[in-house]
Amino acid sequence: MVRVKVCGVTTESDLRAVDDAGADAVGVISEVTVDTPREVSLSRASTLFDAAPPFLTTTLVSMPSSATRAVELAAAASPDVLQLHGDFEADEFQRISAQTDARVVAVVDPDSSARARAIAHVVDGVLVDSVSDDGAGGTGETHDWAATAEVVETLNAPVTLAGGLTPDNVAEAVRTVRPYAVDVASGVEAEGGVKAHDAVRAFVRNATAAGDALERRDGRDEREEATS
Ligand SMILES: O=C(O)c1ccccc1N[C@@H]1O[C@H](COP(=O)(O)O)[C@@H](O)[C@H]1O
Repeated sequence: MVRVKVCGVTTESDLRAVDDAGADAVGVISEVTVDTPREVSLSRASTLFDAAPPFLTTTLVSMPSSATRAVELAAAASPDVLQLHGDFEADEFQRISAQTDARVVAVVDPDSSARARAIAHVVDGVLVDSVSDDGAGGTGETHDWAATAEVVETLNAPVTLAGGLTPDNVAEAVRTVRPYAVDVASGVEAEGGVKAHDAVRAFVRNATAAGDALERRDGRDEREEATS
């Protein structure tokens, strides 16, 4: 099974479309250091989270300037999950986790498996994204999925794959990386900050079908091994 997060939602109607499509999580972007059409104010993020139905996991995606600010953001918007881009150290993640009710997901660069290993034990999950030089996501670019597959295999933490995913490439990404979850922002947009609802549905459908097919194949392999 693979979970699906759709990120960069800015309106209630897009949030409903994400939920209707069967996604597991929705991401709202606030307080980032890059210019992106997907950013909303913190109070708007909070309003969108209030509009989310009970079983859709809400995620605040941010690039706070400090651990203290990260805690303030979580307190202000009350997301289920806080996705943090930036160079926080393990002790800072520990402090953030201790001071917020939100689960904390750390974003790591695909080239930094050492960082992923250094922080995995103090966060609730790791998200590997094709980040820009300043650590921001939303690049629309894929990265070396084989390297991320190795992170998934060796890290004792849920690993989410992000970066340049689309309805067309997500099945291949799931088969190659076998992540805990996939995450998409620009790949399901009609225009900057506006989701294309048919693309959101296709993304969720294709990711889920690929995850389910892998599970069936694993089950078959296990049965064959047991009877051989
Ligand atoms: O989407 C953005 O503009 C963004 C800006 C700053 C930090 C994170 C951002 N988005 C995150 O990046 C992933 C991947 O984006 P994409 O699918 O490659 O466009 C996205 O899901 C967000 O988690």
